[in-house]
Amino acid sequence: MISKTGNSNRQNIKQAWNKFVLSGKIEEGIVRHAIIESWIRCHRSEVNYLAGHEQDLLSSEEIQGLIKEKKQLIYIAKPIMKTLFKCVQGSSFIVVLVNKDGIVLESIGDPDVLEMSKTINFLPGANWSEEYVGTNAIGTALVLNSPIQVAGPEHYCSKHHAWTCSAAPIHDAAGNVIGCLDMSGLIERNHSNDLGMVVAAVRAIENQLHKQETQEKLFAAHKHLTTVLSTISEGIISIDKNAMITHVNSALAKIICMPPSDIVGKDIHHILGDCHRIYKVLETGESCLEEEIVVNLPKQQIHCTSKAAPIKDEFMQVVGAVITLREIKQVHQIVNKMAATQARFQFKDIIGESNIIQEVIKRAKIAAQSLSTVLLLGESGTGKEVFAQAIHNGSERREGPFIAVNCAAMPRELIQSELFGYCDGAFTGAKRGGRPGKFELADGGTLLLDEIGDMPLDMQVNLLRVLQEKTVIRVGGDKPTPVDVRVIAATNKNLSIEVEKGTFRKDLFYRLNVVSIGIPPLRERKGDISLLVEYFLKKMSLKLGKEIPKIDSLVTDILNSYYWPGNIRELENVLEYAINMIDDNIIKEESLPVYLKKEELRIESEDNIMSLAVLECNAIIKAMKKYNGNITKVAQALGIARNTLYEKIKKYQIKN
Ligand SMILES: Nc1ncnc2c1ncn2[C@@H]1O[C@H](COP(=O)(O)OP(=O)(O)OP(=O)(O)O)[C@@H](O)[C@H]1O
Repeated sequence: MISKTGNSNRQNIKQAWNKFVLSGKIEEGIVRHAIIESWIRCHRSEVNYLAGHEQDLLSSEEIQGLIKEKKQLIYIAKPIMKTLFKCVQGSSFIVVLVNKDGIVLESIGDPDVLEMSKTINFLPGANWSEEYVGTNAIGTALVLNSPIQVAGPEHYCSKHHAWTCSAAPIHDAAGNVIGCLDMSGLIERNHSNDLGMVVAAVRAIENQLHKQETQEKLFAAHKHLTTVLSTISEGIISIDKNAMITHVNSALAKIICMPPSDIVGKDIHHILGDCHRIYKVLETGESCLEEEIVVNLPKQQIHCTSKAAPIKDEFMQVVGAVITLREIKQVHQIVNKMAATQARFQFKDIIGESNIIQEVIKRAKIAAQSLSTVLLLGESGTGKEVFAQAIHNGSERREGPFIAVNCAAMPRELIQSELFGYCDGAFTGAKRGGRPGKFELADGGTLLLDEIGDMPLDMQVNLLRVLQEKTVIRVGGDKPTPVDVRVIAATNKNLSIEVEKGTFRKDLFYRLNVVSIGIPPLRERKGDISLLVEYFLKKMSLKLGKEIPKIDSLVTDILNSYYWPGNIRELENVLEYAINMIDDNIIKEESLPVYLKKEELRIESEDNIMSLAVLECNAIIKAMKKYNGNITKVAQALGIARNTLYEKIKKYQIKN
């Protein structure tokens, strides 16, 4: 800070000023260094020492423009200027706020001084920079970026010699000069406290400004955070160290069907019930792992996964926690995507123009609209799963999960837990926290129970219970969880016969057989073979990056006359085999698997009397398909020894 000028040497300073403005010479040791330097700058800038630059005031529009620009500064500075002025009121003072260029924005003063200030253009819109009006507290403080008092003849312009001014620059939080505050009065008054008062006022203005900037930054950060939180599909709850809810995102409000205003301010246990895990997070400062919980709300129960992480301050003290909740339905959609069981097929993807398949599609479309259980009947490879997917996608549940379970492929001892899930500690090796079963995973969507005819008898009763009660009880648990699942069952067995044999429960059969749809075997819709061939060849060529191959007419005949025990899946396999065999992009007879080349093996129809060899070969092929090439099972089914079966497979060149 530059020191104040005493009154005693004012005469000497006046003389020094005279000498400087007339001759440019400096009287050593009389005038403060900062003032001399300012005079030199003014001299170089050719400031008129008698009058200062003749200055035009800015127009009122221009002033309004500047005021608008510095709205925030003025808003904060004005009350402080008033307080400052009150301290000197009645002593002929004026308090002035200027922008960083020295242009007066606001002034408050005693009426007599305000009147006098007009004579020196000390008014809003006037430029009080050094280069305009010479050395003065405002202009010089702005050049020096430091508070300064300029008294009487220290002013470069003689017109200002009757005044003493004290000014200090105002900075923003980054340290940039954004303006200057000045207090001026006639020289004969006591000015010993002026500069200190101005500096204090400027500090107050700066503090307010910084506080406001911090508040704005905090507000922007808060806005940013709440916007981010609102886009997250997981429910998020933040709590303070006393477990009081301080914030929830919109997803949370949606999950628990309550407006945020009903949640914020409550203790977390009002929402989540048993919260010992969360209290532990607050106590220990350690996150807890994801766990399944049931949130009991007044009108419903919500099944969620939840985890919690502590919030710590800069001293690593726990000040709260963030809890995330995800509805199991949502988790299932993710699991579902990961498990790639998403239903891909729609009715429009089902290839086939024959009347018979079109009739089936029509029935399936009607079934899709209903809520009933659907039973799909058809030989292996006819497209039962394709139809199940199309029904799901054609129903109102299309946004929900589609889960397919092959009842024949599941180990007997796992069926129960796979379908209904299990609780924590249900059996040795059970996953911590338990695991939902396929029914829970399919909640809100469709569950395909494929090969239902192979479900063990003792399991069938449990399935019936779930279908009737629409709740599942996990293995090791006793609490029923409601599930909203549309079941589609599929089988290649004749369930009526299985019921008669006593291997399938009658009551379950009736429960499943509400809407049954028979999918015809390929040999009953041979008209669709060419369409299917075209579709598969195109699909495979695209996948292999090859040209779509042409088909020899003999091959077309063979494909059209074959019995197709493995249906569409077999046709698909045959074409894949062929496409890999060709080298000139034409599928010829030799590109087909050996068993198809045998003319006599292909023909089996009502009108044809077939040789026993043909019947035998077809029976073996069928059995091989059915039992996935399991020689023991095929031999058993055909009632022949395994060795005999091997011989016949060799004889007819049947591929597995
Ligand atoms: N109409 C169709 N259009 C296109 N591809 C089909 C069609 N029907 C079936 N497919 C294809 O045929 C194959 C067998 O279909 P899918 O698995 O649905 O038969 P499935 O009757 O469920 O067989 P399984 O009883 O052995 O489980 C699949 O690769 C499927 O993509």
